[in-house]
Amino acid sequence: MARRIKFKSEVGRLLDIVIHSLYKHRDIFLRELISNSVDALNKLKFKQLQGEEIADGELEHRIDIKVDQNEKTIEIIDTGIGMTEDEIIENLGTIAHSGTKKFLELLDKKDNVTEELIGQFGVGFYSVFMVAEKVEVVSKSYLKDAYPVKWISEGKERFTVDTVEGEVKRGTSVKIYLKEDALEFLSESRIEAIVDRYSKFVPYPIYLNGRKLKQVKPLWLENPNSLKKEDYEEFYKYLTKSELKPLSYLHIYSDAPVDLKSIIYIPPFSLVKFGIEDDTGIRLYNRKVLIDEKTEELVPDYLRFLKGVVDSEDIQLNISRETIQNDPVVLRLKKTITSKFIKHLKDFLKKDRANYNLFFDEFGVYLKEGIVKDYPEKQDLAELLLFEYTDGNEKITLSEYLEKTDYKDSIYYIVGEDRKTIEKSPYLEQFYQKGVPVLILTQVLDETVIEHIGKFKEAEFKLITREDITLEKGEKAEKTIEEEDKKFLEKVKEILKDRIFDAVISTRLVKSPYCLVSQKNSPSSQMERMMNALNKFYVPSKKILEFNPSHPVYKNLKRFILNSNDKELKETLLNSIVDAAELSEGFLSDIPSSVERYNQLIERFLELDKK
Ligand SMILES: Nc1ncnc2c1ncn2[C@@H]1O[C@H](COP(=O)(O)OP(=O)(O)OP(=O)(O)O)[C@@H](O)[C@H]1O
Repeated sequence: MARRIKFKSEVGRLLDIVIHSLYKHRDIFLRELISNSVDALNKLKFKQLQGEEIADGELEHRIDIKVDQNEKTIEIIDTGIGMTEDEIIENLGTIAHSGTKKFLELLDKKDNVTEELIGQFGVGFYSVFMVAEKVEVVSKSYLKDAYPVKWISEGKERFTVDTVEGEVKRGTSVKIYLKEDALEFLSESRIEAIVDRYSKFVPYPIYLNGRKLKQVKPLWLENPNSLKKEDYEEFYKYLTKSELKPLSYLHIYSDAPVDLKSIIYIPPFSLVKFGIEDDTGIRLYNRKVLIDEKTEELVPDYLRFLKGVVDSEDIQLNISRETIQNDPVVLRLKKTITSKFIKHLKDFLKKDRANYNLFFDEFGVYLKEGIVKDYPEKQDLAELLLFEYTDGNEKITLSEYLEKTDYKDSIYYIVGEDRKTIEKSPYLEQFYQKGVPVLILTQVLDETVIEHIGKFKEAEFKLITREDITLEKGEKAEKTIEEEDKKFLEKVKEILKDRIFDAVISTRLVKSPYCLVSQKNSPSSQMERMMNALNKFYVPSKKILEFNPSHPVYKNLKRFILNSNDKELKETLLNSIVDAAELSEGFLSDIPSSVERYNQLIERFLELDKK
């Protein structure tokens, strides 16, 4: 007896979107149906290899497309795993697929949603209603005692499920009664072109009205020397069901020490950035048998943005989610893939800098994560990082930095919120004067990354806002301090004891009269502010106030501090100096008090003028 069942409300919504032409290309419906057939055949093959009992075991694994001009129908038939009555109601009546749910969420967000991004999802089976007036699905499960079922829908509120009379073999057929405006799909050459475009890598034969269509061998099993860039790009589109091109790819083709045939792709952008989990990852095969659709264990966590296929005949077919993580073959594959991929990135960096820059902008943060999490290959990852620096607008690697400096044992860096403020800061004066480049870090994470790298090729990282950073060598690095200077510095320290840790004579300043520097080993001011924001009990360490002894302000200030009896003015003046030094770092710790001090100074100046 036929049953009429209502679609779940979310399906209703999806159908509405699909029917009102979500896609630019309506022909995508065929890709989606063939892809479902491939999934069904993959699942069946897997069950067979595991020795399960299968109905109609002798059937060839294949996909048939039948076009009927009189009926105005297209039928897609597979000999896959099939569906039972319960399964067909569940699978075609609700949105089980998490990717499709995410797709709906994405539509809710609206901003940033581009046609391309939508294309990344594929709304699966329901896309058939872009071209169908009515759809009839007949399916028979692989289970021995399953009976065939028929599902019919016109893409409206309800669908019908019924049993089928007569003999039906295992698998699924989807019959589409085309809409009047979609009759173009009755053309065989059109269908052939669509299969060629979207489905030529399908690992099962596809027949069109009984004629076998031309297909391509799984690309990863081909010798890389026989393949062109376009082949890899086509395969990427097939894998990701998108129209995008990868940023880069790597083909690994080796038999020993472990059998490994793999194509790994760097996608053009990160879906995660849009708050969406990516459904395509790395597929695991054993001699073309799909074992897992998205295997996270084949690359370290920080390379989770990669896509592609890995095929190895050393993998056990009965490997499960639980055992995969500690499987010795998987671990060996992971090690090989990781080291080959890192080598690939080094080549990518050397040979195609423009695209590498794009890669780094998009995925550099993942490499940094690998360093911060102390993966064994972190020194290799460090070689792949790009940094902004003072002498140019393009970003450079740490090796390139070392080539540009005469101080080979040090990699100088400065941390700040924006490049403009940093470039004008007093800490850089001596570096500009001596032509020594300094890395500019504008992301808080970068400072942590540097700490985790530790040393790079014998060079130490030096934060230039810390004390004792001088480019002077030998005698010049020694500060000659007269008795009078000592007295002045003592006085300054006494007056500012709540705000500074020490007051000293500087060897780093060229043009500026003074600056604040951090104590040895303490984090940058940016890092301290972040720590303070996260934990209000974190007390930032006090700074050291450095004076430039050859600046005219210094001599006059010294005279005034040592000789004047105006205690209040001395306090206001010195505190304002600290305020100004803070400002040149791009930050003021206590805005109301400093404004008050500036106003006091203005008042005093105007009084002087009156006299
Ligand atoms: N030819 C088929 N054979 C067996 N089961 C099928 C077939 N077509 C669809 N299904 C079942 O219906 C479900 C829903 O299909 P649908 O195409 O909407 O989503 P999906 O294939 O899971 O995801 P997507 O196509 O978005 O990757 C499938 O997961 C599958 O269980």
